Amino acid sequence: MIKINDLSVSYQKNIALSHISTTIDDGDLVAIVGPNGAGKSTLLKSIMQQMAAVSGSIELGRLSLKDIAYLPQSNQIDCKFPITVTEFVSAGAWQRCSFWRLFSRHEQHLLQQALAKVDLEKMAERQINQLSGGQFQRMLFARMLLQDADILLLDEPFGGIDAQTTELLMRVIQACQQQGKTVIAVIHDLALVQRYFPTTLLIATHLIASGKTSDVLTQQYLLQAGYQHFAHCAVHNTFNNPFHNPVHNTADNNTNENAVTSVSANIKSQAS
Ligand SMILES: Nc1ncnc2c1ncn2[C@@H]1O[C@H](COP(=O)(O)OP(=O)(O)OP(=O)(O)O)[C@@H](O)[C@H]1O
Repeated sequence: MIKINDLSVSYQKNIALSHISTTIDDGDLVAIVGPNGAGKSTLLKSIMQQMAAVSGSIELGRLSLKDIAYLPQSNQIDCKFPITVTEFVSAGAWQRCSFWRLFSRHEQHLLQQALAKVDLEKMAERQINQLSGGQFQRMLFARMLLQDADILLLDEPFGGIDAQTTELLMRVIQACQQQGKTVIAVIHDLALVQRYFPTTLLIATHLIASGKTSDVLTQQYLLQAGYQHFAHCAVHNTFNNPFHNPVHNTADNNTNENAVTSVSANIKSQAS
């Protein structure tokens, strides 16, 4: 269990997180949601101990930092470094293998498995600066899979990638959760959140709501968070991709989808 106790974090005088308290259960699949500047990345960085708390604390229970795999936003990664996909992904095994030692046959096997899961086997020898955005993101996932950590922290893992790659990576995430890993992801696409994430943490510097996604993604909490972007999407019905569309999807009509659909309907009725 990850326990966040009254956490406040700031950049000099700029308060990024204020008095956040919540718990994340082992094996949960959690979306962190909030508008730009809400403190989502700061929260992940705080769990990674990359940011010092002004006050409060984060407890990892029986786990420690070495049990966490952190996937930062891809624009924060130097993709000009002259290495191949295989070399980049191999770094995921650093805790098990010495830097200078050759990979064991077992590690080679795990590496191939990780590449296969994200459909990158054919690109194994390509330089990383020759990858498209979606291929680069798949490579980051392969490295994370090889690390085999208990907790996965993903910062906007689907930023700028197409629906097909998003679907592939979402299945990878679900498989990780089924293996018992805890997955915490910053997600901007609320349709994706309500469809795939059972638990949501909604923040806007403060904690707005946390818990079951259908209880958190309500009109009241979203407006409280200042979620203008979501309101805009709902009013203009831009959730029109079949993969991302909760409103038009009748085949998979679960309670989470009903919650966002009703928010969408409420906002629409206010606008008309
Ligand atoms: N290095 C920094 N120095 C000063 N302020 C910062 C720094 N990084 C972030 N901030 C500020 O801290 C607040 C939280 O930033 P953070 O990146 O955590 O938000 P976010 O919710 O991840 O935003 P986004 O959705 O835009 O990625 C913002 O007001 C931001 O401007």
